[in-house]
Amino acid sequence: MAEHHLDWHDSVERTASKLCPAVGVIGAGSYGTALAIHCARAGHPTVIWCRSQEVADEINTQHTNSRRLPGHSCPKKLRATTDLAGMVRASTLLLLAVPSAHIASTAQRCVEHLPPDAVLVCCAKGITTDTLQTMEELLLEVVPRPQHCQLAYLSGPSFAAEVAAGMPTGLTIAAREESVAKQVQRWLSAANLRCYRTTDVVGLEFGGALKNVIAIACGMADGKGYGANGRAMIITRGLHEMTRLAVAKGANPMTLGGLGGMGDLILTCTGDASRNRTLGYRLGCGESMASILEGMHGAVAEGVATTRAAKLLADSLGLAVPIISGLYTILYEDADIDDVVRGLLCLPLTSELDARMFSYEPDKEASSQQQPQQQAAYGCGV
Ligand SMILES: NC(=O)c1ccc[n+]([C@@H]2O[C@H](COP(=O)([O-])OP(=O)(O)OC[C@H]3O[C@@H](n4cnc5c(N)ncnc54)[C@H](O)[C@@H]3O)[C@@H](O)[C@H]2O)c1
Ligand SMILES: O=P(O)(O)OC[C@H](O)CO
Repeated sequence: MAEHHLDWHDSVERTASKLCPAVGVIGAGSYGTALAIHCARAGHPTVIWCRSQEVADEINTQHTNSRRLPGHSCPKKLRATTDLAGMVRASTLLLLAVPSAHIASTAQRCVEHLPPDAVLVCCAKGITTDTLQTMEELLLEVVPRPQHCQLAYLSGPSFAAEVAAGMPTGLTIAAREESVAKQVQRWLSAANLRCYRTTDVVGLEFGGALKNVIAIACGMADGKGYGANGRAMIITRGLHEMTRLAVAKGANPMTLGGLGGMGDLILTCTGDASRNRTLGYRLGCGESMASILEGMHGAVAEGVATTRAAKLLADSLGLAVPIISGLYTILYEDADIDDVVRGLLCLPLTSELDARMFSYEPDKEASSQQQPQQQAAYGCGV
């Protein structure tokens, strides 16, 4: 991919105060590598932690990460290490960019080395499958109390390859403390990458996690050849389900209309570079999950596990999320895609405008109007 990064002097005036003293990127998957390239290019002294010595050596000597980010080169000043503790101790801004399944164990390894004034920014998009926790809920258990206000979350529409290529990108940073979000926003923003900020951590996290689920459904519909109308319906009604779940957990519904919600949903549902969309597409074409995962060589499609977590969470909250529940039956109960779609299309007819997008209300009444087999498959009609 060609490099498109804009000159710093074009539109963003770089001052010493916007430079972070030391950035540590935890994880050398495609996203961690792309963020490290971005930070190094922005002028921050940047180190990336790799689990494998081989990957660290390649970044330090060849200035590439050919396995996770083929076709891109890293700035020569980007340094890679396998010494996690040493890197964490020396960092002011830490970007935690491992898949959500490894966030808790990786954060645990960092905790005793975290400088008191460091900000730890979680960049993963997922919900845990066992405890149904967001990354914030996980990290609040792992990171000791005095450091709580130093946690932040990064999300938004951003394919790693485009970030690495310096293409124009918009992201959102969330932190409970606005001052923390503001500091991270200033550090990460650049001529080609514009960060917004919010204190709605829950909304940002649910947007990032749930868009992967809807992207699998969208890809599947495209693989099946259901057409552009069907894709638009899945994106729009998928956003409705995402919003209801997020609101039930305390989010501001407007956040789901932002970069971390609708923005990332559009990107992931329509961009062919999406691993979640591609996985769904290939399932829709009839390929088996095992064969698709094997071909991904360890790259993560978070939406598979998140589909299960979101379905269980919706059940526990008494919420009907028909698209998510329908996808769950396909991925986990071997349901037939056409049967699920037929079931979705004949759910009870409802009004499109739904006050339940703005305040949490379980769907008990609606479920009593439904056919038993529909209730079993999808919950109630929405
Ligand atoms: N790739 C993107 O375009 C992109 C964009 C935005 C957000 N994200 C999010 O970033 C997170 C990381 O995804 P990615 O795309 O960088 O990963 P990836 O698919 O490129 O690679 C997975 C990585 O997980 C690492 N890993 C495996 N087991 C591990 C363990 N036990 N501990 C720590 N790391 C382990 C592997 O070394 C590998 O580098 C995900 O939550 C993803 O949704 C990715
Ligand atoms: O490739 P995906 O589907 O994991 O999506 C990557 C990012 O989350 C897009 O913002």
